Amino acid sequence: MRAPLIAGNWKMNGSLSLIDTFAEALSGAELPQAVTLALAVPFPYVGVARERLPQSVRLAGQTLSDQPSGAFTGEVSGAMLADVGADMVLVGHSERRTLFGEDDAAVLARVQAALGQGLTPVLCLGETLEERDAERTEAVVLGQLEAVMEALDSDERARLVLAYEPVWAIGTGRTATPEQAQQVHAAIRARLERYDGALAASMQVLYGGSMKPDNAAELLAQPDIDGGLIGGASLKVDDFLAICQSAG
Ligand SMILES: O=C(CO)COP(=O)(O)O
Repeated sequence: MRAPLIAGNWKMNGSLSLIDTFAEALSGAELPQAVTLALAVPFPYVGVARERLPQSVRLAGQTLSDQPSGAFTGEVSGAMLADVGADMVLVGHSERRTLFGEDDAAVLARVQAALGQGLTPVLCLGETLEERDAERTEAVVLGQLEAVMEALDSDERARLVLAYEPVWAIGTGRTATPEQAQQVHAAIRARLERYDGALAASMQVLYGGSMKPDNAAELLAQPDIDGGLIGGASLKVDDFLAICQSAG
């Protein structure tokens, strides 16, 4: 059985004071036992979030360098993230792919860098509106998936978490319907079957894209949706906690 994972992605938002707001709310919150919470906060806040948030909350970077160290001004390595208390990292978020030019090869290199440091990569997949309208959703999403999976061995594959985030639903207020999301999640799981049935059965596949308290329960009730990757609503602690509640 796959346990639900609710991960917030603060993107380039937040502050020390927001970390404190979350620390206070999360330490007193009664959340469903089965649900794991994670927060992907901006780099400067990872260490302090680790000190202030309950240990049960997993911390994630939002990206990482594909290099271990060296003269790469502005970059942050997987080892550094692990050093300050992250155990996960988002890889291939659509904003990284479109705004920062990360192609499938760059995404794969980052997944490998994360695995090399013992971090759990959350591999993000998703199609643009144009691609959906051209009925290329599954081809695009499964192509992004295979570009990584093909290069990994079975132990490495088993360490990934996937996130399906249709680009047209990110920050737009336009959510995929539960049926639309489920269809893609089922296609992802079917493709994982080709590698190995146990992998397909155990891999967590999150949905992301305008997930909010009022649509989370319906999305999370879908058989192949194992959690959420939440942007805007993860900046409001009450909304984030409400989504966590509906995952239980
Ligand atoms: O990109 C996302 C999470 O990684 C989704 O963002 P929104 O929830 O703001 O649409």
